[in-house]
Amino acid sequence: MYTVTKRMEVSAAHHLVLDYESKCEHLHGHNWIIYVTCQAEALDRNGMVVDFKKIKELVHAKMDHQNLNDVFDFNPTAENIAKWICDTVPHCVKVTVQESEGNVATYEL
Ligand SMILES: Nc1nc2c(c(=O)[nH]1)N=C([C@H](O)[C@H](O)COP(=O)(O)OP(=O)(O)OP(=O)(O)O)CN2
Repeated sequence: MYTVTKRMEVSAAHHLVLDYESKCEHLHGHNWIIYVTCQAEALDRNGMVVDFKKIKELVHAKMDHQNLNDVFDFNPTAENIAKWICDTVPHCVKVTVQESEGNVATYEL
């Protein structure tokens, strides 16, 4: 089994829709640090699981310098973002989304 992991940073704004009072209901921004892990039993004809560049492009095209509430049809929590990335990137098996030093969410198959 081959495994690759791409680390990238995404700058974006969001607010959360919650059923309790929270400062996160107000528009704010993060420099998310995101790790995307992909696996394959066999490499493609270029000798890759997935091109690191393609992984970043897929995530950045949707999220970077965006208001995530405008581009997603779900509440943009770190958990939901991690799931969306895993569903979007080919061969993805695990995504870790770090909002800040102490706040990290992981989705994996
Ligand atoms: N499970 C989740 N909890 C929270 C999420 C999330 O995506 N998943 N997101 C937020 C907000 O985006 C908010 O920006 C973070 O709030 P908070 O935890 O208060 O973050 P701080 O960096 O201020 O944390 P401190 O430890 O208080 O410094 C909230 N929760």
